[in-house]
Amino acid sequence: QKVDKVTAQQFVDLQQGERVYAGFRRAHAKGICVTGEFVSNGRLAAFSRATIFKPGATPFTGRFSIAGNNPTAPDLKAPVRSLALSFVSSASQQWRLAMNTPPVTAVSDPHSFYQQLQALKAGPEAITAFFRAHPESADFLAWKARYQPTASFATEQYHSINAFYLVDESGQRRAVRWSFEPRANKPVTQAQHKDALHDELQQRLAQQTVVFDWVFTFAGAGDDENNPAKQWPDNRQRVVVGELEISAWQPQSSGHCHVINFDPLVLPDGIEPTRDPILRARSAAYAESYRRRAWERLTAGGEGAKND
Ligand code: HEM
Repeated sequence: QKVDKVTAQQFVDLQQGERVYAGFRRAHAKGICVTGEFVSNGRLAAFSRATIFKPGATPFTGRFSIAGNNPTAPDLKAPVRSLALSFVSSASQQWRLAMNTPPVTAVSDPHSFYQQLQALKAGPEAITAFFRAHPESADFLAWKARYQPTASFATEQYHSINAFYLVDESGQRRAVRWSFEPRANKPVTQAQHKDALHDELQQRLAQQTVVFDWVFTFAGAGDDENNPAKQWPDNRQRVVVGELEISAWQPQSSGHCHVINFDPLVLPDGIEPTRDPILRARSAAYAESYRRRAWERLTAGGEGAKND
């Protein structure tokens, strides 16, 4: 199927599939709410005027999740794990971030991303043919070949994938990507069951906080900030900007994260979006998914279907 300009509705129709789980996200449906604070060390304040990067702590609501449309899927079968965060520094300064375990996407435009999702649904032969036809997937495939999924949300790395601009006090912009790098290096359980990652996190948080370093990587000359499929070289400048400390969890059905749309274009002063077309497509699709699930929750699944 050739789709020249994929709409948010088409994306969400494809992602939700035949079976609609009313009231849940159409992608990354299974997750768990977390809360805690980010403690900034002040090292990014010279590059971004965002309040959150001044020295000190900012609380957040977040969500760990696994990719897919099914809110009861087996944790360890999902190819991608995710971390989303929402910071509210003041009434006018909010930041929503949604990160995944791969450092890059397989493709750099929404149309190809849509075709990749179609190929994934069609099966192994279709996806092999898709990657053969898309040489730009090389960096993603190299990551996939070396990636070893762990038995814990707390021991994974989560990446912005898309680049953004930091804007300093004088208005100067610098392109960056970021990642959250785990301090923990081994799971507290080795469970294999359906909710293994969720249970491991709950057991871990009963004993200790879960800590990640927040690391920014600056684009170098020749790095295209509008192409999320291309890995930047390892020697780029990196700045560790502070610690993300997760201290508590809540079930997603009753926790605050369930009603948040982690739209990656909700940005505070001091952070700006690049022209990466995947970023725009994400924002539109998240809004459409949010529109559907919010309506279904309001109408308890009944009338909700009529709103699709
Ligand atoms: C065109 C490409 C993409 C599309 C169409 C898409 C679509 C979606 C949709 C519809 C949702 C559910 C939103 C909601 O109801 O709140 C979602 C969730 C999510 N997406 Fe994407 N996505 C794309 C690319 C990406 C990329 C590149 C990343 C990682 C950087 C990512 C990370 C996430 C995460 C972490 C969530 C879950 C957020 C949460 O916990 O609520 N997505 N995506």
